[in-house]
Amino acid sequence: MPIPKAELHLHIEGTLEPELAFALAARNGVELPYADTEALRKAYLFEDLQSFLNLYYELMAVLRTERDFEDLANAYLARAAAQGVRHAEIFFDPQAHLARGVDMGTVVEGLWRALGDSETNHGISTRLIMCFLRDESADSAMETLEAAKPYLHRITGIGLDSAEVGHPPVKFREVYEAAAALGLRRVAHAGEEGPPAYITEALDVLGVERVDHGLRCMEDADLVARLVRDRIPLTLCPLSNVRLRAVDVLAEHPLPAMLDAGLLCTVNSDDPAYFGGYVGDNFDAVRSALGLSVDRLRELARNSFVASFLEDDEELRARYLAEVEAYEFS
Ligand code: HPA
Ligand SMILES: [Zn+2]
Repeated sequence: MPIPKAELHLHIEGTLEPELAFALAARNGVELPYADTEALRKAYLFEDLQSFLNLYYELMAVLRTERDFEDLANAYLARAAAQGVRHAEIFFDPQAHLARGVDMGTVVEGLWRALGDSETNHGISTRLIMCFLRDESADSAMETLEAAKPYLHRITGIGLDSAEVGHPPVKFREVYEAAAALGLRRVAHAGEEGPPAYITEALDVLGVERVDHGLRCMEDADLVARLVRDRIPLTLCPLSNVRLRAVDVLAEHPLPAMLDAGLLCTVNSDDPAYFGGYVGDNFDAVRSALGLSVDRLRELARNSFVASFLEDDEELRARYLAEVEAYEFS
């Protein structure tokens, strides 16, 4: 059994495997512009973040009903459980669905049909994080927060994703303030393709408690010192970084240097159906490509629970942390 871990950077729409995409397309009478799963898989060669996002948004056309979102989430949870995931904080992109005429209730209640029973069915505790698309307007983000108000009992926090460069965190100051006033936790993608200044701005202006990716912090020594001092977690996604060309090859990933610097790093899968693996695959890949010791792997697993939003259930967090310490590597 793989080491117990939490997954903190996972876009549920990015878990849509080609087989499920075609099954849902058939169920909903949606035409996909690919002959079959093999032809679709051939499209999974990305130049950068935007070239991935184009396909990611295109394939979402098959997600229409509560049952579709339920099936999507159950498929992810089953795969994650097999790779040692015990807790998952799951992103979703409501604007991408609202724009297609799928309402907030369908998305949230559909996901909840899987998440509500996940501890029983998959042995995974879950939280939901609603992301705003940063290449959409600030007004659109605020309208989305408004549309989510009837569902806030299901939503733990907010995030910020999609095309990063040219859409700095400050654009979303007001909606983050409004979300904080509603008691929502705050994270944001920053420093994936965007500069280190976006990470600083996400901390200063948006008040984020955790940074998604944060890879480019390594270009700013003062920022690294601050992230270490304030124990700000980073949710790294190594296989994603290779597929979207944020790093050339996995062997050159800065994860070891980041751990050596004392950063609170976690390893996650981002969009596992597109990037060649789930979170356990990411652990295995960094272990072999970067030669991480078992102590480092245990540290990554421990960090995932430390960085999780389990403040509402410290007993559960303590149980997971004890499982990490008791784990014996083979
Ligand atoms: O890796 C990502 N980066 C930004 N936005 C995203 N939306 C889904 N995946 C990603
Ligand atoms: Zn992401």
